[in-house]
Amino acid sequence: MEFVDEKLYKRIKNAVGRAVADFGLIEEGDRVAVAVSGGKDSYTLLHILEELRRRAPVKYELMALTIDSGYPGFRSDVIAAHLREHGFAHHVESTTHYDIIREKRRPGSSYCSICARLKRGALYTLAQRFGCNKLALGHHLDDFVETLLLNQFYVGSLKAMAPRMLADNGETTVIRPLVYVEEREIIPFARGNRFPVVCCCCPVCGKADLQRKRMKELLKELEKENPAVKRSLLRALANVQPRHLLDRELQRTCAIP
Ligand SMILES: Nc1ncnc2c1ncn2[C@@H]1O[C@H](COP(=O)(O)OP(=O)(O)OP(=O)(O)O)[C@@H](O)[C@H]1O
Repeated sequence: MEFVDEKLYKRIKNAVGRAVADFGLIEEGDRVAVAVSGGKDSYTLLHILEELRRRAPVKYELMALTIDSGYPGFRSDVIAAHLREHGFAHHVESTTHYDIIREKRRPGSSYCSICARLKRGALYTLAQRFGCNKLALGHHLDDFVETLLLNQFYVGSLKAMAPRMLADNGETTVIRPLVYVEEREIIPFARGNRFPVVCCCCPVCGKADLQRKRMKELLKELEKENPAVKRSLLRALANVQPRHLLDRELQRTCAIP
């Protein structure tokens, strides 16, 4: 595909290529399922992985998977038409997640976390069904650092997200190739290339998780003084100093005297 803004395209492609190399995200013979929600991030991920695939010395296959959670108005047909136009293999799985959430959700529990858990389970099952050993998700750099802050501020845990991780099913490796790409690069890329973004149509769509919103605001504020603040947080995740932490298990495993 021809992308508008060649410079931006190359920057994103190079960042994805670097992540693939740094974490060994894609290997010879992989069948990679790309989870495409119809949002800007996963469209970007799929298109960039396809461009890399065409140029890569290693051979791998791609297919796109979409979960229709059953929210009225979700336009999986728009996603399917775009992917068909660009020649991607694609499967849409219709589920009854909306009904399950309405029945099972306890008052006060987070809508998004139940929905995400159900979707993730369905994606693992589908990846296996289609013979895909990898599942690529569209989380980007901002997601990593916001999650890092959220876990520190509200959970009391020093963790972000894994760029590569074996799923609970023991079969599927989850990969996040957009780890080095900032959301502010994805927004103009998706817009400029007219990716047909569709809303998930869930009852809380757009009313993003308030705590995550707070983290976004905090980072924006900090960026006024230090524009590289998010990059610095990401670097911190790759530069852990166990001696200067309080985790006793970690001290034992690192044999710190
Ligand atoms: N309905 C879905 N079908 C397939 N994959 C999904 C679906 N919803 C989410 N995903 C996958 O999980 C990732 C993270 O989901 P999240 O809901 O946080 O979306 P997001 O950050 O808004 O990204 P996007 O712009 O791709 O929707 C998505 O980028 C996508 O890879």
